[in-house]
Amino acid sequence: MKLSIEPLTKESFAPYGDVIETSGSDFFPINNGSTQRFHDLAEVQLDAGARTLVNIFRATPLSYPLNIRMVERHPVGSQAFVPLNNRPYLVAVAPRGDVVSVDDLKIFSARGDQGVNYHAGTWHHPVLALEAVSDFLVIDRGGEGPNCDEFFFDEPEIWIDL
Ligand SMILES: NC(=O)N[C@@H](O)C(=O)O
Ligand code: NI
Repeated sequence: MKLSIEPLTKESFAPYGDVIETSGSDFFPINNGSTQRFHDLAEVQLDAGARTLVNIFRATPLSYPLNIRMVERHPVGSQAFVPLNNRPYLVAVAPRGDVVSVDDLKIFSARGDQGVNYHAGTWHHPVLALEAVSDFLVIDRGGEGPNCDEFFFDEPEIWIDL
């Protein structure tokens, strides 16, 4: 089966987490009016005793058409990806739950000025850079115990084509 790709919007992504963008976001002036603060754009979720990690992921684009084999989830913490090179990328998600149905997979095309924050438990494919090696600021959970479950699809062909 071939999955369709839709543009990333706050509304369409709401079941999976937050979109981090200035477009359509409220702001208020700070620094004596020289700066616009786009405030509280995403919910950082952590379990008790965990801490927030600030990372950079340098992602190499995969080749397309891409056959999606798996998704993963972080059950006890959110994970945010903010592109640093202003390049588009893809976001593949499925709703929280213990089993993932291919029919619930959603593929979004994200602009280079949009970040995403997967809420805890949201199934997602590892980062999908496009066009060139791309850096992402990644904000996620650091702490004791496991925080990454993987789900592998039985279906042999689940294609994303550009
Ligand atoms: N494993 C890891 O840190 N990366 C994934 O969580 C991912 O979403 O890319
Ligand atoms: Ni992840």
